[in-house]
Amino acid sequence: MTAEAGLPDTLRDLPSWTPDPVELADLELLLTGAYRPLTGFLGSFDAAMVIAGGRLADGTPWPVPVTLTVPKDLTVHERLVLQDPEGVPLAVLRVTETWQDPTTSDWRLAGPLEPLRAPAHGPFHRLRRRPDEVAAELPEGPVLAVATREPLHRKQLGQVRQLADKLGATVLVMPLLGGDHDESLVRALLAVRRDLPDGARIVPVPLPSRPAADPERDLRLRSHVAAAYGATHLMGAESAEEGEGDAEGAGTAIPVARPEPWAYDADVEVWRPVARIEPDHVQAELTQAELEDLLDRGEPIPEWFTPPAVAAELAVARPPKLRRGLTVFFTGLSGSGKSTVARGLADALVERGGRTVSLLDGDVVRRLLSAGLTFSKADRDLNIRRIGYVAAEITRHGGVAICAPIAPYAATRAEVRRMVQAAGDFVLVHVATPLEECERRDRKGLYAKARAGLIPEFTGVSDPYEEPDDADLVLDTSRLTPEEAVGRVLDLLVAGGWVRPE
Ligand SMILES: Nc1ncnc2c1ncn2[C@@H]1O[C@H](COP(=O)(O)OS(=O)(=O)O)[C@@H](OP(=O)(O)O)[C@H]1O
Ligand SMILES: Nc1ncnc2c1ncn2[C@@H]1O[C@H](COP(=O)(O)OP(=O)(O)O)[C@@H](O)[C@H]1O
Repeated sequence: MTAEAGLPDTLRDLPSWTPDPVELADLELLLTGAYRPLTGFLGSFDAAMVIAGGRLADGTPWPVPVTLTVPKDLTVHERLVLQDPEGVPLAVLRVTETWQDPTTSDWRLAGPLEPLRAPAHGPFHRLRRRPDEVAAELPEGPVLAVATREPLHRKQLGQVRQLADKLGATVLVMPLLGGDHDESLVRALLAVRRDLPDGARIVPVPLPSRPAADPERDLRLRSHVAAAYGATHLMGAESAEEGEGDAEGAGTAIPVARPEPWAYDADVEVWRPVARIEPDHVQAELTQAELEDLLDRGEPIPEWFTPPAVAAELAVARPPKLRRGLTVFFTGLSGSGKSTVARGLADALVERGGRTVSLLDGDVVRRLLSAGLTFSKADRDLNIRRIGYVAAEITRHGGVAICAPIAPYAATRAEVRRMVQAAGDFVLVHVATPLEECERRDRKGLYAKARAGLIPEFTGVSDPYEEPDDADLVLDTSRLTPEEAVGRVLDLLVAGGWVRPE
């Protein structure tokens, strides 16, 4: 659907813009009233006051700057249609202030929003409800919100039951969407419904973690949103002191109830408050690192730690490395040996079996996916982004993508790394063959032409190559045979757990 489809005639000529994922989540929460008293994106004064002191200019407590960044050419309009990633119009922003962020120099627009239609993008949309609807359906009395970006394991389930019991509260679980595995998170929480107190509700809320916000501000934001959904208490982190429990959060919209520490009692094989366990029998829960290690190796997650249905969802979000999607991204000068090693690696992986492999070679991509692009910086970046997009999709589906473009710019390589890592794993191989050797090889006669000035902007001769400082492996093929070079990459993949040793 285009931005125009379904728009009233009066709005057809307005420019449209798709905000980034955090801004889109903010937009949804602004439109549904979850961010009340906010009704639109903040102006410069409010944003500065919020950053400095956690309050809007009128003194109302507000924890994080809710702002909208746009390209400079959109700052000349009075109204702007904000649309979802598929181009569906969601709201009209009436611009009351155009301002430039003093730290980032980004252009921002502030102003109230006029809703066009309820956002309908993202998984589990049918469970996403308006805060006023949810609040209206909750029974009278205390409501304990559990606003989480992580599944609840047996320990947290016990803590939720204990706190809810103590407060006499209905439980409102709010999976906070905006991570890389939202569906798994929601499914893992739906799977423990039976372990939650009777009448517990599960309502996903789009609230991605904000890169710049500290944990205390994040807690305050969660408390504002939870309050809008009708919660009277927000479950906080476990209190450090045994028996401390129930501390109030500073500056939160509703009190933060902190559970007392729990552990697994290895003697009677149940989770319970540490205070009730003989010290000799206290067994801590798995650390995040231990859990990730088990998942990476495809080992079962112990049942004492989490219910099997949650374990299954953890494995969906983080499959064993032998089955997890992987992108091996080669970068280096023309003639450095990228294609030769990439092809050798693809063959070796196919010979070993068990993996589907797609080779996105520089030359081949240029003939198909990126046909028509030049070697200007903008076109090279677009070429690399296209390769990254395809590699990320292959990775998302558990395949191995092997890419072999020059990819001369560090920032663009970093962008690809981010795209791929949202879907699986990423390995960067710098084929660091010295320029002199690449030039000596000059398989295609291009260096000679570049030196003669016949090819402008030739990488390494008349165009930049930014050496990576984040490579997982560096290969100098002037000192290796192609077989040895392929062997080095395979060794790395075996050591990393992505490929079975032979
Ligand atoms: N100006 C200029 N600079 C660099 N390379 C050039 C240029 N013009 C053509 N070629 C040929 O194009 C291949 C590089 O394409 P890439 O898509 O890998 O380049 S980039 O990543 O977009 O910079 C590269 O192939 P490889 O030798 O396989 O790297 C060259 O053969
Ligand atoms: N160890 C090695 N690894 C890869 N290529 C090598 C090696 N030693 C020599 N070469 C030769 O160098 C050339 C590299 O070309 P190619 O793989 O197309 O590089 P690129 O894709 O980086 O342009 C080939 O002719 C290849 O035979």
